[in-house]
Amino acid sequence: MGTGNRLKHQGVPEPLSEAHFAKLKRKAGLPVDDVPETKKRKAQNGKASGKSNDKATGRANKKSVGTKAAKPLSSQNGKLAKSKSKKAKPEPELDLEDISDGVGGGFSDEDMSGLDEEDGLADDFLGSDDSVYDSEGEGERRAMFSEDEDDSDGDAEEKLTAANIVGLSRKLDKEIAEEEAAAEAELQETLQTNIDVPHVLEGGDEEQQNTALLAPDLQLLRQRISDTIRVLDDFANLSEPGTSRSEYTAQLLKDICAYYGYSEFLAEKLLNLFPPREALAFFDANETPRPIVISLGATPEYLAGHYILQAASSFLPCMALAPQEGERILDMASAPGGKTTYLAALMKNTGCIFANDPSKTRSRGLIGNVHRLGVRNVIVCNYDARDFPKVMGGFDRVLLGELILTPVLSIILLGTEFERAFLLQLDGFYFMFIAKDPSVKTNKTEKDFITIPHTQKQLLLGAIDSVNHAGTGGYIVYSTCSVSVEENEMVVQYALKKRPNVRLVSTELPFGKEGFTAYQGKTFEHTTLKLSSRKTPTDRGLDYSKSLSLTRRFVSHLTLYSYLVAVYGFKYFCFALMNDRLRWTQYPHTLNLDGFYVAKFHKIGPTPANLVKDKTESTPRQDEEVIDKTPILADDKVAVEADDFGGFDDEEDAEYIERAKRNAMRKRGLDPKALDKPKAQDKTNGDDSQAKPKAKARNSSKPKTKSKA
Ligand SMILES: C[S@@+](CC[C@H](N)C(=O)[O-])C[C@H]1O[C@@H](n2cnc3c(N)ncnc32)[C@H](O)[C@@H]1O
Repeated sequence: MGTGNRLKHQGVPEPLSEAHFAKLKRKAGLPVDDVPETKKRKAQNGKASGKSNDKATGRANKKSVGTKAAKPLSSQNGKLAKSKSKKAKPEPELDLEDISDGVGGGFSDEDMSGLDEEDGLADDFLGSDDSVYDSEGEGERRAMFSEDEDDSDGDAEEKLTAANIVGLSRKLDKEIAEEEAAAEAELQETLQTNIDVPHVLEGGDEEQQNTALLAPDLQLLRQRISDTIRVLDDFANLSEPGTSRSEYTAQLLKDICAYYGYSEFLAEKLLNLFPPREALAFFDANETPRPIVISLGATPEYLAGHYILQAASSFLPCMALAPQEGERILDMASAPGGKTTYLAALMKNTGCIFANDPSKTRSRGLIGNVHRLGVRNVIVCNYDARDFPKVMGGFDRVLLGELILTPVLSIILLGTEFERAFLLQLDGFYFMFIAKDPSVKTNKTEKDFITIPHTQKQLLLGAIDSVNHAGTGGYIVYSTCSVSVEENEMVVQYALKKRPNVRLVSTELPFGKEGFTAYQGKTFEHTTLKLSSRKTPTDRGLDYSKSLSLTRRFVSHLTLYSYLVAVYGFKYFCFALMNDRLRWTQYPHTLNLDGFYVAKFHKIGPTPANLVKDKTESTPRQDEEVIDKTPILADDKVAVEADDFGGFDDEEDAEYIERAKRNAMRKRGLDPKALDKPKAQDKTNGDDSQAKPKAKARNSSKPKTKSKA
């Protein structure tokens, strides 16, 4: 490496120190003037500290200017680095500033001598030490300048001066930027040409089929999914000639199953629910882990009943039901009691809530929550809610909350994850991570999509038949934690058909999207629309006309935990943990949220007897007999004798008792006709002739209040 190159890259070396000359002279046996030690040390320190640091920075700057593949300094200058590291001294570097200032950078004499010693160089300080710098200089030079410039090496050296180096640097930068822009443009052009009409459809040839059997390349799959969706978005322009939309859809379905690991059945269900692009976002959202939620289920305040953890999907149906103080409410599937306790709060602990759940195990959690929160207006019972109309009726309002019998679609949508989380929290977990249950992706079958909605249909009819249309309410709220049309609109549609005495009304919730009025080419019949012309006194001016669009599809925010905080044991308020994300009109894939659905019915009259007896409306269960338990009240023209206790009617009571006995027998699998037989027995042994009056006497002496039911 010539001096020019070295100058160019490292700047002008510093003048050698007096000490250095003295050393050399000593070696040569010449007389030496004493150099004060302090001065020497000062000189060394000065170079090693401030100056060399500055230079290191400058050098780095210089190397980064227009250098595409500059090697790290240490590897470029092996010997120098080695020698320096041995002495543990800062790297002596040269910088642009030094050059432009016309001040040479350089090495301390100690550095130089060290090098000399190590490399066995001649003592002659004028001797060439080029070997130290050559490789670095050449390497740098090649990296910094183009080949053309290399050819005119001499010119470059001449041209590169302290004055123009900044300019040259800029020029180099500009050239590189231009090159990069050209390369990018070329790449875009190539991409454009290649993907204008994406080739995404798999052929049927053997080779392709074999390839399909191999482990999928996820990146390619992803690309193909995106391309297919692009084609479906703009089929007229982007599809290959002679292909049909269904071919692309089939390809997309196949790829989604392979990429996300869904069964074809479930993937198809979800694909049908959304436009392709939205469906993709939905699948992606289900892959995204839900936020970590800090458990607040074991704090002293929690245990003292000052709050309960609630998901939006829990309290919105309660708000839709809008229970009034003093009313009689049925929560059909209530464990562990999130909604029940909130209903109780809304009713200010008045009236009466029948909190039903067939699971006795789960009811323990329900009872625990009821006690913990100081709820005093709840009666817990354990029935299959389909049986409820036979057990009891006359409720002002009935809530049929989400009913996850087995993990179905809703689990994928994570609607039930809150429930799981909720239970976990009750179990005292401090931290938890809401994760998905991936098995759902593959183990859901057509059967699940039939049996669950079927049960929900039966339950909804039961809910309707348990409501008193003539009381202060007459409302039924049906809600699910699912986006599945089968569990939502189709169930509602079914109930509207089977029970013309109910109509949909607004949920009065200011959020959510309208429920579907059509799905996969099928329009949901506007049964309620036909009825809306027949205004009855119980219509109360409600708007029944919009039918299924009155139902609401929602999302709940899993991080939007709401807390029902009780003050003095029972006064709640709700707040959002992350309220900046409080949005309710989208689906899970838009905000990492979960889907749910709410429909509100109003019962405008008793269920017609012929419909109640229609056994085709439910699965033939052994003791199936739907009984509308709507209470027979004064406004239904049942004579009620007034007395001191508000009116008794022994005859009516006897009728009720008789009916209850029959139902009880049916429940036990016995034939209720057996009840008629004792009469014959009476005749034979005559025992009951005495027992009966006794029972009668007992009945008449008992002060019975006329309850609402
Ligand atoms: C998701 S949980 C309900 C959560 C509750 N609504 C709350 O807010 O805390 C579903 C409940 O439905 C109950 N269930 C299942 N089948 C039922 C049926 N046929 N009748 C009534 N409840 C049922 C389950 O035992 C379960 O406790």
